[in-house]
Amino acid sequence: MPATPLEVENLSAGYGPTRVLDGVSFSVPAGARLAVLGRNGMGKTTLLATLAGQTKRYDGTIRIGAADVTGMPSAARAHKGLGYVPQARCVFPTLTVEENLFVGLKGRAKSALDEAYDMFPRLKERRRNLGNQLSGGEQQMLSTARTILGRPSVLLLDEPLEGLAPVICEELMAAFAELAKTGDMTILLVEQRIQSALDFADHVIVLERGRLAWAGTPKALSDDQDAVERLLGVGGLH
Ligand SMILES: Nc1ncnc2c1ncn2[C@@H]1O[C@H](COP(=O)(O)OP(=O)(O)OP(=O)(O)O)[C@@H](O)[C@H]1O
Repeated sequence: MPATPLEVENLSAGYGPTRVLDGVSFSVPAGARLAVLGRNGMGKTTLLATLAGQTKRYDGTIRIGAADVTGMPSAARAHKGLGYVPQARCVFPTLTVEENLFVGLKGRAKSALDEAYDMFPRLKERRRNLGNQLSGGEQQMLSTARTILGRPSVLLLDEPLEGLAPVICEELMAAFAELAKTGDMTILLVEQRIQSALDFADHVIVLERGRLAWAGTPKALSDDQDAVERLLGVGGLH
């Protein structure tokens, strides 16, 4: 599937009676890389989970390309091209790396596994290891690769760098940049490592208490010291 644009309009959602997102609207052009930033607990994970159909939606619409996926269950959204790599790395602990990847093939030929191994050569080296024998970074690679094998047109990445050593973060970000270069995917990245997210992205939104508080380019955000301090709680970016 080629990359598709994502359009979110007036989205309000939460958990049961708890409203977290409040009237969020933004759009991401096909093939763009959007960084979703904000301090802890501002609703970033809830936004991605809502796009993936995993929260309670109160209001608003979500479109992937021409398809209005608002009322669709998660599986139907995946079918429409949405790939979701949640914060909790989803690895089957008692399956090998290769068996974990089989799950992502969804009917594609086994030879498609090479796409995953090209993206993360470490996974090829460890293909016979069990999921529970992997490091955090390898689990992240596996979780991402399994989603990529489904060839999503819009990819949601929730804090992929969380808890990982700097060298692994660099490896992952380089792989995401390569993926973005193909132009096959529109990518949304939630990240606490602000500089890594801004280096990767070409568009940025910042959430504050479930609302869209800022939108623009990475450069415009770096130049807006007031917004950086107020919304991200950091002294400055370069
Ligand atoms: N399952 C849940 N049930 C009820 N409230 C929840 C649930 N998950 C998250 N929340 C609440 O929703 C709000 C937003 O949380 P969310 O995880 O979306 O924020 P976040 O910006 O991703 O934070 P972080 O950067 O810490 O991951 C928080 O107040 C949180 O306590």
